[in-house]
Amino acid sequence: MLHSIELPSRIIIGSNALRSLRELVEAFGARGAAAVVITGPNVWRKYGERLRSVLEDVVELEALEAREPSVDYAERLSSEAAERSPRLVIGFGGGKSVDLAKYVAHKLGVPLISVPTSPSHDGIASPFASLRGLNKPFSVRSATPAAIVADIDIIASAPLRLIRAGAGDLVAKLTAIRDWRLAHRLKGEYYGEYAAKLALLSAKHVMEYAAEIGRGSKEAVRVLVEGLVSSGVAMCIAGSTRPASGSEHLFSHALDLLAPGRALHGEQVALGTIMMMYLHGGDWRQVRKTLMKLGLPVRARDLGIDDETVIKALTMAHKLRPERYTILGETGLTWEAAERLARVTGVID
Ligand SMILES: NC(=O)C1=CN([C@@H]2O[C@H](COP(=O)(O)OP(=O)(O)OC[C@H]3O[C@@H](n4cnc5c(N)ncnc54)[C@H](OP(=O)(O)O)[C@@H]3O)[C@@H](O)[C@H]2O)C=CC1
Ligand SMILES: O=C(CO)COP(=O)(O)O
Ligand SMILES: [Zn+2]
Repeated sequence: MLHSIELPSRIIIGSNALRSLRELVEAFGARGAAAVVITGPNVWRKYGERLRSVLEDVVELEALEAREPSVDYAERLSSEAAERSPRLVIGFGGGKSVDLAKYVAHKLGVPLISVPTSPSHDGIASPFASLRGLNKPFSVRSATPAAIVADIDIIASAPLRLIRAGAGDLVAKLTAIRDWRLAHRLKGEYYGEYAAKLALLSAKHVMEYAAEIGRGSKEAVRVLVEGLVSSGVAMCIAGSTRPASGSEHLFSHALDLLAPGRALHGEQVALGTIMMMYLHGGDWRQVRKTLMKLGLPVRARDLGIDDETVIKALTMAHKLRPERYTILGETGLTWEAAERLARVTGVID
């Protein structure tokens, strides 16, 4: 069977990396053309002028507001963007802005440059977008970023909670790849060992620097961003989010349905990782300790999520993506088993 891989052609990470955008835009043949930047109001207020000055005299820049991460809104943005006939799309912001930009670039068939300003999850570097209104609580295939520009000065200025959440999304790879291997052995699902190892490496990389990342130092944020990018590359190589998303993500997606907006994606998957590692028979205590070092909550109530919601999410998680086999099996957990799991691991008390 043929396996085709599409990867970003340029990844620029470092202090003041934003200035490289000028040269990058020229390399994409966009000099003198129109470009659309999709960005949120806070980010644009804080860094819009800087972006404009970097691209001054290079492109005709039009900023469109990333208001909400929904398909309807992404469609609206696509129509607005199409009127400008842009040569490229720039996603400048957190996950919401980058996901909307992926959709718009995909729809218009133009290259996407991902310029993340927050390291809250690995979607900043993956070809998958998570948008409401698709009847799917998980991400779907969209544009692969043609390039990623990760300016560490900007990303390190994001709220600490977003930084810690990004590390949580990487720790989650510990159980995601266990689930993938299990599905391979039990169900004969395609398993890409290289992609799995790369995703695992991104988890181990941030775990080694857990305390520093938890404090949000610039050096540690760079480690985190490198991990997020390599997890994104692992998804590009696999051609799916399989190396990055297993039962711990299903738990988080269930929480999003039951208690939307309560906690961040990375915080939720981190809690899920403790519990799924227990089910896998791995060292869940070590996972818990690492999350504490990262400054991530290890109890649901610290995220404002009550016990019943946790148990319900655990019992419904297996139904959300039936084609993706995980440790939760085909029938999932009973209420009693779910309650026991959450109590034993200290997620509820
Ligand atoms: N594609 C994928 O694989 C995945 C996608 N997601 C999606 O990603 C989104 C969540 O991403 P997330 O980044 O957490 O949230 P947002 O993109 O909503 O960003 C959160 C907040 O942080 C602000 N912000 C971002 N960067 C900075 C900065 N440097 N300084 C100050 N403020 C900043 C944003 O401002 P502003 O208002 O200007 O944007 C926003 O108010 C959701 O839509 C979720 O569904 C989640 C998991 C995986
Ligand atoms: O969050 C992701 C990877 O970290 C994407 O996973 P999903 O495909 O489950 O949305
Ligand atoms: Zn994730």
